[in-house]
Amino acid sequence: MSTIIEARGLTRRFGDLRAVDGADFKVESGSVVGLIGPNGAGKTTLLRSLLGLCKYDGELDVLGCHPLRDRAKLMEQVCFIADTAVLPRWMKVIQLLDYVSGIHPRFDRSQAEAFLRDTDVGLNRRIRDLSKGMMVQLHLAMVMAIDAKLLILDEPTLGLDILFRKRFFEQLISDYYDGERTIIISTHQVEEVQHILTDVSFIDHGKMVLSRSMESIDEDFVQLDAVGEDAERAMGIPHLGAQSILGGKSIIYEDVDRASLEPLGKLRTPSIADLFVAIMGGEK
Ligand SMILES: Nc1ncnc2c1ncn2[C@@H]1O[C@H](COP(=O)(O)OP(=O)(O)OP(=O)(O)O)[C@@H](O)[C@H]1O
Repeated sequence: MSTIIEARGLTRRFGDLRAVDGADFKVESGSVVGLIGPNGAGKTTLLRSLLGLCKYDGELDVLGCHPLRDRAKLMEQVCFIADTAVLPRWMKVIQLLDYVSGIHPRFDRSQAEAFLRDTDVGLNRRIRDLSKGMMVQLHLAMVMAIDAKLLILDEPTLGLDILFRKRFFEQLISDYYDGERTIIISTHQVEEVQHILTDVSFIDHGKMVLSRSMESIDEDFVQLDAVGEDAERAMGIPHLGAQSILGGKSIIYEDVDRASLEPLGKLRTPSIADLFVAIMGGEK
C-alpha cells in the first residue's frame, strides 16, 4: 500500500469562515474512505480542494500532484461526481456515450452500457427527460466505466430510492473496486455504506475529528447496553456518549478495560452511525 493523498494543515477560508480548518490526513491506495459529517461540516469543500477546484492553504499532495498546479495531470487519474450532477441536458444518452468515448481514453463504453441495462435509462432517451434519480444513475454508470485510480463521490446516492442505493454500493464494490483503486465517499447514509468502508473520517466545523481504519474502530471502541442499576454504574465510567434505550442506556467507550464492563451488560462494536452521534454530541 502507498499513500496517495497527504494533507497537512489543509485550510479553506471563505472570509472569516474556515470551511476546512487545518486538516491533517492521509489516504492509502486501495482504501474505501467514508467522509462523514453534519450539514455544513466542510465535506464538499474538502473534496473540492483535493480536486484542485478551489484554492486552499496548507500542503496537499494527491497522486503525486499539486492539485492547483497540476490539475490537468491529476484529472487523468481521478473521477469525480459532485452532489449536483451536471450532464448536458440536451443530449440523448447514446450521444453522451459517444461523446465520452471520444474524449476520455479510459472510458469503457461497453461497461457503461452494461451498468445502464440494469436501469430504466434507455439509450435513446433525452437526458432532460430523465427523472432526477435516473440522471444520477446515468452519471454513476458513466463514472464507474472510467478506469481511474481515485474515485471521489460527493453524496452519490442523493435522491435515489433505497433499492438503487443498495445496488449502487454493491456494484461499486463488486464491479468497480479492484483492491487497488481508491474511493472516497461523502454521505449521510452512514448505515448503508458502513459495510463497504475500509476507513472512516468524521469532519465537523472543518476539523477532522476522527480518522480511523474500520479494524481499529473494532479495537478502540465498544458499546455497552445496560439497564437499571447497571446502567447507572456504567454511566459513572468515563465515556464518549450515551443514548437512552428501553430501561437503560447504550453507552460508547474508547480505550476502556472491557473486563470491567462485561458484568454490566451486553458489549458490541458500535456502528459508525452510533459512534458519530456519540462523538458529535450524544447525551454525555
Ligand atoms: N462558495 C462559498 N462561499 C461562502 N461559504 C461557503 C461557500 N461554499 C461553502 N461555504 C460554507 O462552508 C461551509 C462548509 O460547506 P460544505 O458545502 O463544504 O459542507 P458539507 O459538509 O458538504 O455540507 P452538506 O452535508 O450540507 O452538503 C458551510 O458553512 C458553507 O456555508
